[in-house]
Parts: sequence; C-alpha cells; structure tokens
Amino acid sequence: MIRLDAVRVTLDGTEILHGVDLMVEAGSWVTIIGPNGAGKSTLLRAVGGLLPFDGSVTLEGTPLARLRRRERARLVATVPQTPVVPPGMSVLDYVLLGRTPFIPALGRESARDLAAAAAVLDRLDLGGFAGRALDTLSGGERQRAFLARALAQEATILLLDEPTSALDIGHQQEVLDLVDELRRDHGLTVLATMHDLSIAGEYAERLVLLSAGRVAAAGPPREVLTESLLADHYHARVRVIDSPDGPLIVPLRARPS
Ligand SMILES: Nc1ncnc2c1ncn2[C@@H]1O[C@H](COP(=O)(O)OP(=O)(O)OP(=O)(O)O)[C@@H](O)[C@H]1O
Repeated sequence: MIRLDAVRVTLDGTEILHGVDLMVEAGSWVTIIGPNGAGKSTLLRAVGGLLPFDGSVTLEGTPLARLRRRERARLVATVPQTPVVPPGMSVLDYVLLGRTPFIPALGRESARDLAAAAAVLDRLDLGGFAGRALDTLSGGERQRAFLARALAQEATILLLDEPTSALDIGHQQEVLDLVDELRRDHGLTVLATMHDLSIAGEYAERLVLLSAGRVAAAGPPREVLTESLLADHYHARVRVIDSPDGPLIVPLRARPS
C-alpha cells in the first residue's frame, strides 16, 4: 500500500508538486498520466525515497522517513525513466544489482540470487543476453533489462516510470502482462507513469491525471479519459472510443481549412 498526504516537492527553488494526495491499495495498479512536465517522474521519485519532500509518504503503513535503505529496498523497486547504465557491465551483473538487499555486506550472491536473476531474464526474453554488455543492447532490450533488475528485487511495490516507451507493441504487452500477472498472483502493488493513454487505461484499475503539479482528476479509466479532460490538460484533439477493454484514445489531426 502506498499513501501520500499533501506531498510537496521543491527542486532548485521551484515548487514542482503542490500538495498531492494519493492512495494505492495493496495489490492494485494505479497509473499516473499527465502532460510533459506535470511532475509524474518527480512524484515517483519522491515515493521511491529518491527526493526530499514535505508532507507524508507511507509504504505498507510505515512512513518512508522511518525506513532504512535496506528495508526500503525490500519494499519498493523502481524502474526510472533513464537509469544509469554502468559502462561494460553485463546484463546478468546488472540484474543481480536488484538482489543487493538480500546479499550480506561484503558477501557474494547466493544460488537463490542467481536463480532469481535467471528466472526473470527468462521471463523477459533476455536469457540469451545474460553475458552481453548492457550498453550494447538495443533501446527496447535495455528497457526490459531495467525492468528485470527491478523484478529481481522481489519488492512488494513496483514503481514504473514510462516502462514501455521504447518497446514494440508485442514486447509492450508481454512486459505489462507480466507485471499484471505478478500483481494478481503475488499481490504486487504497482504505481506507473505512462503516455500511451489507451494502454494506461487497459492495465490500471485507477488513473490519476496530474497537471502542473496537482491532481486534476482521479478514478477508473472511463472517468479520467474523457475528451474534455484531455483537451483541457493536454490541449489535444482526441476522440475517445469506448471498448470492452476500456476507453481507446484516438488522436485527431488538425485539418487545414
Ligand atoms: N532539478 C530540477 N530543478 C528545477 N526543475 C526541475 C528539476 N527537475 C525537474 N524539474 C522540473 O519539474 C517539472 C516536472 O518534471 P517531471 O520530470 O516530474 O515531469 P513529468 O511529468 O515526468 O514529464 P515527462 O512527461 O516529460 O516525463 C518539469 O517542469 C521539470 O523541468
């Protein structure tokens, strides 16, 4: 469970988040949508303990500030938008970084750590890449390796910042289906950000529309993905088509008159 009360973030003297309240129930999936610069990544970084903030963030009922680094790493795994890629590091070693909270100080990874990393590489079609340097992978392969590292961490909360932006449509579905399966089978709690609104609505139980650092709307996808809200906050011309899997968002081009 993730709970934010009146969270404010100021970066370099500018207030970016202006008092955000948010609740993600254990085992549910919430996706934050909103235009560029709205503060989506900032919000995720605050929840991941990567940024100072005012207000309160609690994870599984414990205030973030009270969690030690290692405890936090057992609870929450983050896939940032642009993770640091250590030059020359193999995909397997990178994914094993996700096991750090389980490895004793000055110790080595156990057979259990290696098995967890191998299983997750396999699930993400990356088995054949284990020995390759991460910085030689294609953008989409690398993005799956970033997710693999986070999943290897086996945390109860997963924070995903634009996790499928570099993926082809098939791998997009594979990755999101896998996350959803982990949510259903293991009670994983998911907080994501996404720009593809149709896909956002297909996977999340609730969407939060963040605009200029404030929650502009929150609720089930059909309540948030409306033509008027998208026009107001994205300045976009779209048609919303209702489908059994949720609203489908079709961008409309301006026609010269
Ligand atoms: N260190 C910083 N100092 C000042 N402003 C910052 C800093 N980091 C981010 N910002 C600003 O904070 C705002 C929110 O950024 P953030 O990355 O959270 O937006 P976002 O909603 O994730 O956008 P996008 O959809 O483009 O990824 C932006 O206007 C950004 O320029």
